[in-house]
Amino acid sequence: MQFDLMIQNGTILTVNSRFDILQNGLIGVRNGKIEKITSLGKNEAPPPAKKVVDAGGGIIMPGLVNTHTHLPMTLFRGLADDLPLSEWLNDHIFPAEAAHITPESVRWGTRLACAEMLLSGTTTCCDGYFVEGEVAKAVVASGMRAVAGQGVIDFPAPGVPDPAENISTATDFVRQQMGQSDRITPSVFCHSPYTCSPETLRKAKRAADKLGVLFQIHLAETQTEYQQIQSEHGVSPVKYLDGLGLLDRNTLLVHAVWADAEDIKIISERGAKISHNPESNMKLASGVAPVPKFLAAGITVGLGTDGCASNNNLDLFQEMDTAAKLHKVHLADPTVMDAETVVRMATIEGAKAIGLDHLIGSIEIGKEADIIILDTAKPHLTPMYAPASHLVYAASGADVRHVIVGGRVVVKARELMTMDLKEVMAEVIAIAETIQNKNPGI
Ligand SMILES: CSC[C@H]1O[C@@H](n2cnc3c(O)ncnc32)[C@H](O)[C@@H]1O
Ligand SMILES: [Zn+2]
Repeated sequence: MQFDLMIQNGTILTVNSRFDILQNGLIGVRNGKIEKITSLGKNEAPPPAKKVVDAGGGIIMPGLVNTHTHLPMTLFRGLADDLPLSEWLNDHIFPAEAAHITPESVRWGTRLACAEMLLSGTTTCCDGYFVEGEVAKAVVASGMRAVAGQGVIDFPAPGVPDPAENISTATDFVRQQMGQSDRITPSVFCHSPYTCSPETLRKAKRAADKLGVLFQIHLAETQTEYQQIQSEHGVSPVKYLDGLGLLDRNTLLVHAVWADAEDIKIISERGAKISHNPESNMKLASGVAPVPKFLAAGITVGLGTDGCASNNNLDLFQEMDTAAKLHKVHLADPTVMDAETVVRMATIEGAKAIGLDHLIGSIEIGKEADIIILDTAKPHLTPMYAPASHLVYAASGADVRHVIVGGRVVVKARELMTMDLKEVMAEVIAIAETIQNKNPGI
């Protein structure tokens, strides 16, 4: 029987447990899943397929997994730069969200984010925002895959004017999403330990457990947060959450910059996962997360960009480069965060961190055909001794040529097939004009 789709004529980086690399590789896809992976012999003809994607001698690899986004925040890209987190969040971002986040603006901001991610090789993201039902719809329409987390915070928030309804809104969201699209996995996202009471945190985690979904939270992001939690509760942010019973295998801790040796031991013992966002942490000067120590303790760490107002783009290739170099310079050790480790963090380890490694994150038989193809016939990618080296240290999202999600070609020769990009950019520019008019100082 012929395949629905055949991807051929490239170097396959499987990112399987052996990190196998196949020259002149071929992948057969049926019903959206990977059914065949092989190297084609010199004069061997490829098997028949309804559709063929020619990789043109480039790199064929798993779609990237961004473990931390706030998709609609593309609307605020460049709105408030060069500030510490508390000022950035309290004086600029929260007020902008209160004034400008509506179901309509969330739709356009998310569409733009999905366009940016797909065109730079990300096929799955793990999101957290308000009005997340609109985020989920826009993600599905874009052709991407996402874990979509409804935000919980003890303040009035967009779409949740009464904080007393924050948890019921999140549980309603999760129930509503279940069984809707096989590309959306719902989740609950508590904003942080400094914006949610202990009761809210406990209840939200209990609700997530009951529904069997991932519980996400920004944690230990800044020294200010560390000191506040320490002075209010007498322990570190990690120990505080552990005391509330929030740390287990279904918890994703976003940032974990301020984690000491005892905290690391606790995270490792509980099996909680970490999303590392080096560019956001650098831009907000939050600090350097002890990622090599997390890895040595056996903790699963995925890579994330965070939202577009603290990065300010969603290019995971840039994030890989930054992650590798940040820890080398921080520890004065060029051997830490080698290219293979970082590629794993942006693919299979990210998939593990968000609970989707049974479906995505590597090119293996039975997994979803979430595959990207990089054009390597370019000066900055010539010659190529080791694909992983290029992916981390030389390539950028602009080198991604084709993108396939669940066997569907969503980016073909750098053209997005699922939306009218010009229309999306025009709508976001129109929204940005209203934002700017209300903030004439920008
Ligand atoms: C429920 S999460 C959405 C909420 O989080 C805000 N946010 C975005 N980035 C960060 C960050 O790095 N630290 C803390 N809070 C952040 C976003 O603006 C939304 O209000
Ligand atoms: Zn964030």
